[in-house]
Amino acid sequence: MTDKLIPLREQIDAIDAQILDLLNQRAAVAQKVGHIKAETNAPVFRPEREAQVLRGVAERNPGPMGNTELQTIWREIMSACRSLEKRVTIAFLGPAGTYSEQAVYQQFGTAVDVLPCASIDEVFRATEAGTAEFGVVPVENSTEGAIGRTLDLLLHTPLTISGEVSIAVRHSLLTGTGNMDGITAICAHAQALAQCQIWLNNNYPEIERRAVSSNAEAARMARDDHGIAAIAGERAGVRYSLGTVKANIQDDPHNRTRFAVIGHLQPGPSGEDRTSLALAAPHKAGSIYRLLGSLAQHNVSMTRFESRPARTGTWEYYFYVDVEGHIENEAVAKALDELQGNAAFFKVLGSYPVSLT
Ligand SMILES: C=C(O[C@@H]1C=C(C(=O)O)C=C[C@H]1O)C(=O)O
Repeated sequence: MTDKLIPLREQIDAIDAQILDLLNQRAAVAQKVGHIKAETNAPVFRPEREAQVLRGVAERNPGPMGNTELQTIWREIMSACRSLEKRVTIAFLGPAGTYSEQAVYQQFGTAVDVLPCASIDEVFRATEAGTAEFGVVPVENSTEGAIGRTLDLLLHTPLTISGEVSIAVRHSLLTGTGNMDGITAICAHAQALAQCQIWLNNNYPEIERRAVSSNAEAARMARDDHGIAAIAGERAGVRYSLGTVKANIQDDPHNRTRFAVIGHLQPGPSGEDRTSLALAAPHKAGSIYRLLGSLAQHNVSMTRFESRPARTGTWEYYFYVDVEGHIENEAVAKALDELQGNAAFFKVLGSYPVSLT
């Protein structure tokens, strides 16, 4: 049995030697790219290029490896190559172990420096001030809807959206012991409690539910106090050495959260892009109809339409609209030009590559 493995392992060793050599060749080229960027003061992170590389990997993949697995590997390869040019710092809604942190690594790979922030406001502040080159903030959840604070802050920030990340949100019930003996409270972020409420009503209706600042904070509390259970991702469970009472307790099995990458960078077209806008319609009959009519006339597809009170007390609303295509695409540019002329408020929040998942 072991004899049969020996030649195969020798083959793997020889292939690994080639991979190692090729990876270092790739890294050396990336370093040259880095020198040219440094001379011209050009941005190191180019999301449109990285999106093209990742799509190219899937298109050329003959198997047997799966596209998702290969893209995960390539994400890390690019992260490592990019870090040889310059290591970027990414602010996110902390603490460590949150889905926001997972979104950071899904977009940038792990060869980055992270800056956990206590609030969404702080992520914007750190990125605006340049303490971090980019920030990652939640925008919407498929069960609970928009993250209002992010939408409010996007209205007036000088930052633009340079990417989107979609994460499957899976909640587990976690405790220090791995069982529910002696548990008097279940702690989680209010959003997570809401996303698991049917399961909690069916299984632990008598236990108090307590909203805390994040699921990771709940996990930290559960580690320190064995009377507390946390709802959090398995990632937080591992970080805080908790046992899983029950995995996948979210009411919607397709529960996802979408994050925006914010920064000073405006990516060029990648071939498959989305443009996010914030609009306000004038107080006139048919004004929203006219605004959206510009998109229809130029054949620009809308993928999201969300309204949010303007908080002026006058029943005015801001509309958050996502359309397919990049702002530099002719049809999108024409439609937005026309739309801007009919809007009481108009802001392009960003044009960026469509996420892979
Ligand atoms: C090497 C480059 O820099 C970065 C690294 C990339 C890579 O490793 O493929 C791609 C884009 C950039 O984020 C580049 O711009 O081509």
